[in-house]
Amino acid sequence: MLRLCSRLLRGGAVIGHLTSWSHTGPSPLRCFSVSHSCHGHRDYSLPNATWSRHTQELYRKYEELSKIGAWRRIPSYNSSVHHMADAPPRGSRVTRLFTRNLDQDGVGFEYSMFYNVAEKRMICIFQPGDYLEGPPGYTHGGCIATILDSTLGAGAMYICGKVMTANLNINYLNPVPLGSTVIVDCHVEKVEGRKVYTRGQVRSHDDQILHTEATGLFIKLNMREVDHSTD
Ligand SMILES: CCCCCCCCCCCCCCCC(=O)SCCNC(=O)CCNC(=O)[C@H](O)C(C)(C)COP(=O)(O)OP(=O)(O)OC[C@H]1O[C@@H](n2cnc3c(N)ncnc32)[C@H](O)[C@@H]1OP(=O)(O)O
Repeated sequence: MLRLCSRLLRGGAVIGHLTSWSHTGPSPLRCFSVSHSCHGHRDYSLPNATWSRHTQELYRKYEELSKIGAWRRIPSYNSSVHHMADAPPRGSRVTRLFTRNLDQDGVGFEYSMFYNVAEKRMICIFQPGDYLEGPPGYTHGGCIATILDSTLGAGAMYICGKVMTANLNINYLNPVPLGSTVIVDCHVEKVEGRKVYTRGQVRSHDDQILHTEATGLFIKLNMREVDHSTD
């Protein structure tokens, strides 16, 4: 998965598509905002029956904000290659994004991301399912790290194109109950050369509890790098 991700990122297939959205206006949104699928693949960022009332309410809030132009929903497929407009056949090898690797709704990572260009901000409405348990009844810290890394990284990608995580620092302040709804609120703080500094929080759906704080350093991949890895 890592090699695939790295190759995709270095190859520009995924991020070229993403950056073209951020720099050239709405055209790629034809692909990103289709109601339920892109290239025939399911868009997991759309609500399903396992979403709680709080998760649905937050989703609707950002969906409404999207209608007036400030935010855009980020489609989510269960394989990296499905994010590509002209994905080449991948042969018989089946890969899955770590956050979309379960076949049952509601038990793993349920989430939907929205991006605000002007604020360089990516938010993720996240509902951790029962298979993400760490301490009894609470979400595993590694899962919280994963959703933070994904949200911070997605925000960095929209600003800077191809990036990989170099450093992730997390302070776990309050445990996240399984089945609860939290908002992962991330932004790009500054860009220095190839280094993209990001910061984020995980808060309860009503903003009353600060669960987690994080910073992430992402490195823009060197365009001259050639990945000689093979499958
Ligand atoms: C958008 C919607 C979604 C759709 C999307 C579709 C799906 C698409 C998959 C996405 C899924 C998400 C996934 C999450 C993100 C991962 O999980 S990424 C996976 C985890 N990360 C890794 O495996 C990275 C492993 N590390 C590396 O490959 C290399 O170390 C790096 C990060 C590419 C950097 O290597 P490099 O290009 O050789 O850069 P290098 O010259 O060493 O350093 C450049 C600069 O950064 C600094 N630096 C490098 N590392 C560090 C560090 N750890 N600490 C501090 N400074 C550092 C250097 O000091 C240097 O600074 P300057 O000298 O320029 O001031």
